[in-house]
Amino acid sequence: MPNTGAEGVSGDALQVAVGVVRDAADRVLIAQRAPARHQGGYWEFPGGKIEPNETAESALTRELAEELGITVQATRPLICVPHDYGDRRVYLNVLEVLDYTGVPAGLEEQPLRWLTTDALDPAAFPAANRAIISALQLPLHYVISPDCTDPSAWLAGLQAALQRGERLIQFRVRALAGSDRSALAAEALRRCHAHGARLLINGDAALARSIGAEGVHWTAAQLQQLSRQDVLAAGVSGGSCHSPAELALAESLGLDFAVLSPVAATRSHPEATPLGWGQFTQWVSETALPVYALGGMRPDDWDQARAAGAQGVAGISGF
Ligand SMILES: Nc1nc2c([nH]c(=O)n2[C@H]2C[C@H](O)[C@@H](COP(=O)(O)OP(=O)(O)OP(=O)(O)O)O2)c(=O)[nH]1
Ligand SMILES: [Mg+2]
Repeated sequence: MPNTGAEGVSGDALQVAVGVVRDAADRVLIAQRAPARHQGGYWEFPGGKIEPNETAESALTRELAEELGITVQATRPLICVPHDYGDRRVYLNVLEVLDYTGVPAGLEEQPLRWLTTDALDPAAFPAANRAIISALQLPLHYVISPDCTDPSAWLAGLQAALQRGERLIQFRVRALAGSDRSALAAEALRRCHAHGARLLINGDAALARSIGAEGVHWTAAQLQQLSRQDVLAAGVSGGSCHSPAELALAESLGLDFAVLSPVAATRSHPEATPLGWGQFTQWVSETALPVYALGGMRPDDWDQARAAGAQGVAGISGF
């Protein structure tokens, strides 16, 4: 992991290790911060400051033993969140606890609750946690549809993706227009909902609104023109980014996640210079947003993507 402990990329930000602990029903554990503490009264994911000679994982292991009485056995990075509270800058290194022994208890008298990820309300948490909650509610795969010349073949492709378990789909159809396009989007949404999947419409907030889709995927060009109001009104917002400046813009506009490309060489954009995982990791470490890796990805690259700081992988392949 590139950005833990003393190596933190955020200069003098306070490095914090934060853990997502689950129970057998897949609910996550939250604790309430005592009123007198920084961000007191809000709910948090358990964790605490990383000491100088610790990694995020060793700090989390110590903190969860102290605060909850459990022994962490295995973790996986979820997201890193730089955030400036005005009175303090923090860099949250959020790890999913994959395995632990013991039964969590509030050893510091902190109230505990177990919630499904759907029930996590950002308003109950410190502001930096909005990105953590987004990351927990987003899947490992973001499927971008191919363009459509044959609606029935296109719908068969969507159906196969949904049956494979894909839960976040981007409708990116440019070859159709007017009622043909909106009818296809409406049918795509119906099928997504039948599988508990969410549909985002590429570049077309009006179409998203008219069919009741979950949200919009904004193009990089649209991000330059958007207001925070547009983003709020859109529901779930994703955006296409190719640089640190675009990631910073997406974050300041309040998007829920970004897609950063091209990570590897792709046939669809042969002219673009691939970022490679090193550059990708560096840029992602500086944004609070969950970021999908796009460009030359295969669905089973998510493991490598996670290790590079990504939320997961996006792509058309396998659709
Ligand atoms: N543990 C945790 N800290 C969070 C979360 N979100 C968030 O903004 N923070 C901030 C609040 C604090 O400024 C900082 C954590 O520092 P802390 O002082 O609570 O750490 P600690 O557990 O080592 O506390 P202490 O022993 O010093 O009392 O990170 C979260 O979900 N969990
Ligand atoms: Mg703590």
